[in-house]
Amino acid sequence: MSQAGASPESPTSPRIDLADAATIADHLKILRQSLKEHVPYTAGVHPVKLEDLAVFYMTGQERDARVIDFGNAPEEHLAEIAAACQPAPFGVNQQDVLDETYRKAGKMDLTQFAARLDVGTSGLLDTISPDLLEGQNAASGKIIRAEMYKLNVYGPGSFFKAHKDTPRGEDMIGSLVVVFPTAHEGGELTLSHGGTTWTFDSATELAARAQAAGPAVAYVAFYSDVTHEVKPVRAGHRVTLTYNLFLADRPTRAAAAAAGHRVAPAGATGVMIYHMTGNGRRVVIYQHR
Ligand SMILES: O=C(O)CCC(=O)C(=O)O
Ligand SMILES: [Fe+2]
Repeated sequence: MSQAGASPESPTSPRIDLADAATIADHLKILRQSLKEHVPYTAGVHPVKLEDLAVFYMTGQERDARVIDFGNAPEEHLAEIAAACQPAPFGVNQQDVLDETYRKAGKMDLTQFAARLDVGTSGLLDTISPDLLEGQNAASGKIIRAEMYKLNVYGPGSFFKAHKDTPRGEDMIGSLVVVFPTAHEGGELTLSHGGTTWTFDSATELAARAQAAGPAVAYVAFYSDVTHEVKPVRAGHRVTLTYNLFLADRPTRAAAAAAGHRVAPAGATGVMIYHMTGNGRRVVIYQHR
């Protein structure tokens, strides 16, 4: 993958020069590597727990709240959450603009909803991070931090024309879109970079997943320099959570100590639970280091 700010000439894995490639296997390795380096996104379907598909939201009437289970949402519940959304704006020169010829969708801000899905505990962040960190020196100690941003509802006829996301912070490197497994047609996400366009059809990917394989969400994570577009939804509702992705420092004991946190001395035994046997022997049951 090409990485904003990182030179494509300095990949982390050792590169074999075409002139030195002796075998077909070497040529294939080069091809695979160059293809990988030039795909500026990572996408797929990720398994989640059934309870991860619930979203609580405010209807806009005082303190009334509802819950929707995107793992099993009847049309009526989808229409209700769509009605509770506000028209989604898009960013032009750091300003939010409403224009239904450019973006027709509903959105909720974080103050209006709570999603059960956690990109950390569900393993989704671990799935996307290696791809997004490719090109970073492994010793740089960088990690990806995902900050939930909005919930978007695209009913029939909704779309979002080609745009790049407005950077929200200096360390922002990209965006993550999570698509809930609701029945819909259309709403493909196209991603364009360096003259190439890719299409991620989350509706088809989710529908193709066997029921027996358990609940899942579709995801696409891409760098901030990628132009992307949501094609019109033809039927059903496409519901997404968007996240801003930041490059952050891997937490260290030194940084925690510098921030005033109490840090156990290195190598100290934290907790030990033991049991004395009849003959005076100590059997350690649990030891936390
Ligand atoms: O909902 C989506 O699929 C993408 C939304 C998007 O591109 C954005 O919010 O900037
Ligand atoms: Fe976007």
